Amino acid sequence: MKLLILDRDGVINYDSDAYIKNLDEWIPLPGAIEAIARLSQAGWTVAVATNQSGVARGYYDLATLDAMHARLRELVAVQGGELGLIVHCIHGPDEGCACRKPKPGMLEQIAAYYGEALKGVWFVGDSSGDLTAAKTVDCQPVLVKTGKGERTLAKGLPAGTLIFDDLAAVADQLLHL
Ligand SMILES: O=P(O)(O)OC[C@@H](O)[C@H]1O[C@@H](OP(=O)(O)O)[C@@H](O)[C@@H](O)[C@@H]1O
Ligand SMILES: [Mg+2]
Ligand SMILES: [Zn+2]
Repeated sequence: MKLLILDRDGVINYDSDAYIKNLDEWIPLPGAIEAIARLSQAGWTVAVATNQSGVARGYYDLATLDAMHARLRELVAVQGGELGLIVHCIHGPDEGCACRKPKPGMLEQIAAYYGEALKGVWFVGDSSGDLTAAKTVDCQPVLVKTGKGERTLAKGLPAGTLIFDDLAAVADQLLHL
């Protein structure tokens, strides 16, 4: 299976240090929806692993989060693609859950869902926690410079991290364009 796993905020949609708190604030990054559609049309399964501590913090509820993900799916479908499994961690940083990145729990959930091994699977993120989660389970860490990516780059990256300008460039690489 051609499996690709994406972080959400800062990779698929604009991120904000004030969190993405409602549907109006959830705005796709240029080329991101089309990138997912292009990949899925080429036989890739595109899944999402996203930290959403804003739920635990009381900034938005699960229904709002689900509405954002319904919108994401709808936009990809309009472009002729299909988005795969979306896994979220709605816990706060102090709850000690197994799913919050940099822990790899969400990546392992996705792998189990599809019955796939994680070794070498590209995990595309904008934050150091994304890259750490990837390394922990032998995924290929991939940084995009959108969202917090430039800040993450400035802090230094795990060995072997691939770097792209944005998700569209990741798709071009995987589609050998
Ligand atoms: O990039 P993904 O994982 O899709 O989602 C990140 C968001 O959940 C939020 O994660 C927060 O980190 P804390 O959860 O407060 O440490 C902050 O970085 C926010 O700016 C950001 O919007
Ligand atoms: Mg992110
Ligand atoms: Zn969690």
